[in-house]
Amino acid sequence: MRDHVTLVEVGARDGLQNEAQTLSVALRCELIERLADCGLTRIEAGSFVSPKWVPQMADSDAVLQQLKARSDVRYSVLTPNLRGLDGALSADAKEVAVFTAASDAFTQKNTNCSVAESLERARAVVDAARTAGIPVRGYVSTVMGCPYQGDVSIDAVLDVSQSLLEMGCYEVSLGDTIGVGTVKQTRELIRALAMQLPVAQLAVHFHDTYGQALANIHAALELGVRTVDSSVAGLGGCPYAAGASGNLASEDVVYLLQGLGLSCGVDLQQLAMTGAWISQQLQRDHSSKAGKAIAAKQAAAVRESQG
Ligand SMILES: CC(C)(COP(=O)([O-])OP(=O)([O-])OC[C@H]1O[C@@H](n2cnc3c(N)ncnc32)[C@H](O)[C@@H]1OP(=O)([O-])[O-])[C@@H](O)C(=O)NCCC(=O)NCCSC(=O)C[C@@](C)(O)CC(=O)[O-]
Repeated sequence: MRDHVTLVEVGARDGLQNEAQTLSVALRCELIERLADCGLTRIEAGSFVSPKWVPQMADSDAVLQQLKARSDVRYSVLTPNLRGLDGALSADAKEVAVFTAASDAFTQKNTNCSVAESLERARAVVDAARTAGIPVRGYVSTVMGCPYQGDVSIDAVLDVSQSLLEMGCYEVSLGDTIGVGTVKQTRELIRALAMQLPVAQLAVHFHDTYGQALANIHAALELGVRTVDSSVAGLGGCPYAAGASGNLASEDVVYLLQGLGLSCGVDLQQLAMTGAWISQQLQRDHSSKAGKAIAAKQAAAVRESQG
């Protein structure tokens, strides 16, 4: 349906993996359940990576096992290698994601291997996951620029995206990892990819470091993209880029979609309350403009009703 946009909520994974404070399994589950209650149908719940590298995502197996099964919600987890996939399957994961980048320098820092090696690892994971009947999403980081290498060519993004789709990923999420992309770049990238790949298999994943993510998402929507990643309250950042912000806040994306007359099935009021709640738990500033405005309005209404 062209008027429907699917949101992939990454706050409990991309967001929390970059927060200074590591949340307990109980709080991570509560966040995910609250997000599902808001109407989000695709939610990243954790990752099966080395806890030495990303301690915030340790015990993702316990998170998956403690979540209520819901027929209308797909929970996904990141699996960088076969060991990660084994862990995810043992925890009864129903969907996994592999990840690489369009830049060797970034891939080396992120996963200790080259892009080519990361694609080999991804292929092994995709083959085994598909044998187990599990769908796999693919991520490409640094599509608009790399913190180490600088510029990243559209051809490099195309090559990696093509490889992920050819090996069997059902969708590729294009990550502006350090939030440097602009509308012009977004248009050029999506136009070029859409000439070679089905646009229905492309998702966008914008971090908001330079405040361009909302404009970039709008540009991608205008070119037919209908899957958007976002993070409640704008949780997160990027450990490999000083000053990088988290993904654009889900509340801001929902407000944008409502204004455009595009449906996403998410209750914005409830999402704003969830964003305010998790920001309080993490004792961090709420990064969503729409979320803050709605929460302030809700608080004023409560004060008024109490006389
Ligand atoms: C990928 C590895 C594991 C390779 O790490 P490595 O050092 O190359 O691999 P290794 O096989 O030599 O293993 C090193 C250690 O990790 C362990 N290990 C090995 N595999 C696993 C596993 N699956 N689960 C748990 N532990 C594992 C392994 O047992 C060993 O433990 P040690 O002997 O030191 O005690 C490592 O580099 C790693 O965990 N990196 C973390 C990557 C990560 O999580 N990055 C963030 C997610 S990607 C992202 O955020 C971008 C995205 C998707 O959001 C899009 C965007 O915004 O751009």
